[in-house]
Amino acid sequence: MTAIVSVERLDKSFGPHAALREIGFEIHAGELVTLIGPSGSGKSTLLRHLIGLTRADRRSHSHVRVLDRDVQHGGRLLGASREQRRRCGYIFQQFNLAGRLSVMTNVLIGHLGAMPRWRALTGRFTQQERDLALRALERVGIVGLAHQRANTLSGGQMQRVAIARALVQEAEVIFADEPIASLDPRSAREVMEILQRINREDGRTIVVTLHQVDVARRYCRRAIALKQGRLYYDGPIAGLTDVRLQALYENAGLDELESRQPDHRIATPLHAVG
Ligand SMILES: Nc1ncnc2c1ncn2[C@@H]1O[C@H](COP(=O)(O)OP(=O)(O)OP(=O)(O)O)[C@@H](O)[C@H]1O
Repeated sequence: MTAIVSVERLDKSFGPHAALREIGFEIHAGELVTLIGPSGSGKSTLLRHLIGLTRADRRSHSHVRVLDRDVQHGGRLLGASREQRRRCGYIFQQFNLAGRLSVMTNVLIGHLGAMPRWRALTGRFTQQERDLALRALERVGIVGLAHQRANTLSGGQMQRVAIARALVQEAEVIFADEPIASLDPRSAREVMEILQRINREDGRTIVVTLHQVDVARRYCRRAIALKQGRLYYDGPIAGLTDVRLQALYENAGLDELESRQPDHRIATPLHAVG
């Protein structure tokens, strides 16, 4: 099976604090994998290593590969080619849209990497490219907002624009860092449903960090769980039993346990994740 993401012996420290220790795993084509764990366990730091925004410790033997190319090796970042960047899509909690531009233009920005350089510089798009963007907006259910400015949208709508942009980009792997953290429960559900659908229908590989265990259980088949910077669990989401989850979150504060409740009410930690 093709490894889309491969991580070996990843160590990362911030000063004296060990944020990641000896992390290793592979993610294969077509998987929808969630990175979960308590606040501060290293989920976002790990994701940032995968996308080349953070480098591992210099003296480590760490190795990160994405789509058959080295992202970093031994703490040295290796610059991604234009082609490599085109093949990876990113969705962040804070949407990362150009607020003053229209929804349509934001989506078309996803296509820049596939355009001839001279035309990308002029920012002129063909009718065919516009149709591609409209089809992507249709798939995420907001084609009616194509000509609205991005900064007038709700959080859920903005996240759909970010997904449509990744679709137009024809990204083979999508990295999503807490894509639903700022959304209300209904929008969060809708965004996760869209991610699940494009994973199932297009076979795109998706790696998503999540705070809510119930959401991870509903939409993801595999979980990679971190605890205090170490790999705590890697396997089918069904294998993350209540007992394992309780151990994973056992030092978590009340706020965090509450946020893991589907409806934000807390009973006991065990029920909170059941
Ligand atoms: N730039 C940084 N400088 C110093 N420490 C950092 C930096 N980034 C992360 N850390 C520390 O590394 C650890 C892991 O942080 P990270 O944000 O990856 O955790 P997380 O699991 O994503 O948390 P959350 O769920 O709260 O977002 C934390 O202790 C955090 O304080």
